Amino acid sequence: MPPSSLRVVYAFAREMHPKTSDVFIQYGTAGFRTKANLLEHVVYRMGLLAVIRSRVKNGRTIGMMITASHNLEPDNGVKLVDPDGEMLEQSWEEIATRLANVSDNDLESTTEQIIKQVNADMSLKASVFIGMDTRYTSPRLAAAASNGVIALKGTPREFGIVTTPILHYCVKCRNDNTYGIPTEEGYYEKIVGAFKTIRQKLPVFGEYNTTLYVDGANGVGGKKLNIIRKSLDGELDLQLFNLGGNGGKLNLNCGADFVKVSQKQPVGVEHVPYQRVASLDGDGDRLVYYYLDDKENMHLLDGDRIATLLASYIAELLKGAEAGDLNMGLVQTAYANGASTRYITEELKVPVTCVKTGVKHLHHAALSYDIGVYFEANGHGTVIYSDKAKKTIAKIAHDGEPEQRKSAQLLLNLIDMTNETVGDAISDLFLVETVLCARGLHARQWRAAYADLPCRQLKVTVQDRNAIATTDAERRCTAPEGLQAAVDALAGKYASGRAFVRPSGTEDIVRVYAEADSQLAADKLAAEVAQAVYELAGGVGERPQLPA
Ligand SMILES: CC(=O)N[C@H]1[C@@H](OP(=O)(O)O)O[C@H](CO)[C@@H](O)[C@@H]1O
Ligand SMILES: [Mg+2]
Repeated sequence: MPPSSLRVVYAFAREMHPKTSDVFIQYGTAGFRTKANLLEHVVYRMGLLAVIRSRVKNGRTIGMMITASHNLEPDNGVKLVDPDGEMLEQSWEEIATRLANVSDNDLESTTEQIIKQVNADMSLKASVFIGMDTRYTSPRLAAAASNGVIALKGTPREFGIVTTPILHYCVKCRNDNTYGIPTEEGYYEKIVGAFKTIRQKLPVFGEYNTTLYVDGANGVGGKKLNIIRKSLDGELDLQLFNLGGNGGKLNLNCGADFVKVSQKQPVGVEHVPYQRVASLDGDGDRLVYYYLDDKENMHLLDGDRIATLLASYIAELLKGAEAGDLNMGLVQTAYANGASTRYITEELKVPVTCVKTGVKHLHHAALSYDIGVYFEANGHGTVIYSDKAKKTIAKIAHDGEPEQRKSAQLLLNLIDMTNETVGDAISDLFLVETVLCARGLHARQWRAAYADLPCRQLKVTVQDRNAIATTDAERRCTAPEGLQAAVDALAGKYASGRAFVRPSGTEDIVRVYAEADSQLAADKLAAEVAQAVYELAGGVGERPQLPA
């Protein structure tokens, strides 16, 4: 593109989407995320970058999702999706950060440097799919994204309000038409179609009950389930709560993150003892389950539980199909409950890898298995199947003995029901419901597989969270000096004590995690570690308190 036309672009940027703040912003665990009013220029610039990325990828489609997921309503964010539906390649995160932070005056020269650095052929076509969540600031930001795309002569296509995983799915399909149709309807056909097919093969039996309550976090996931619900013909009776009406606020005291971290029931959901409830997050990529017993005690079934449920069922089907040469592995982070890791390795005999927080790390590690199951404890995850796995299973489904064929065909349906591009609450919900139905399980029986170690998560505000450096998949910290020794000494005081600290990539805080053999011990250990962080890493505001 000739420089003169680029110059028009930068003049436009200054006028329409000027940089209004000097606060440094970083492409973190899940893209840029901060107060929505600080983001317009960032999103516009990411529109520019998406076009450059599309051209580097020979004109393949790139995705842009406007969302701040589980954060509260005033926040928003943007993340880029690569052509196969996966997260933006990590080496580009630094480029994105640079472009987001330069002054309006330097935007022109920086963009040109980047085009040169990544060797983008600016004469190629470029295509960008844009999706957004339900935040009231999202339409304005989506418009800024489109303006950025148009500015560099790319073609934006706006999908309106969609879940993050629907956008990932559409990007993947647009670039690989064997995966499906790149529309919201195409997505429903694939996921819900596979669920219905499998339901015809698996009659309801045992303790499984087709009624499922859903906490939609007042976000987009519940709205989409409301569309799906009507086509379910009784295979699953979805009772939906927190759909965003009646003054319900996005993620406020509800949704998957609230349920997981507070271990409390969300507001807005009718309480029926022992009724299983699926809780989604604000952009529909996380899922946890829970039920309350007759004393209103909360029983949580988190991402670790979903991972073990899916992995054990897939292992059973692989055995039935006699697909013995396919290996399966499970990927977790340091937040996985220690009891789940023990159960997976000792009982399920499935190998486990531990990686850094953020699905991009889990996804990457899962690729090394023929079948990789990955979940963060907070309920973000999926299953990915290699080409070898898909071919082997398809061959058995076609040529195997009758019993082998049955298992292999069920596996093919499961693969179809899975959104392999990224963790997806809707797809995961149908997978979980399938396994519970296939095994005739009540949520109580699902939970009985192993007993979680009591755990606690806390947040500490510090002057500069990047003063904390970590190693060993974030399980140990190397700075500031003395902090790891303090954490070790504190954890050593408690039976089954384990604790770690790391800077959040999505909020300006340090996260503390602790587990121990009782809830009180886990609460105390977490609070003591939080105090150590406060003292050694420059805490600000109120000093963390020990539990009463
Ligand atoms: C402990 C925790 O749940 N951390 C979350 C959270 O990241 P942080 O870097 O911890 O803020 O948001 C990420 C994006 O949704 C998610 O991938 C991750 O698991
Ligand atoms: Mg999310």
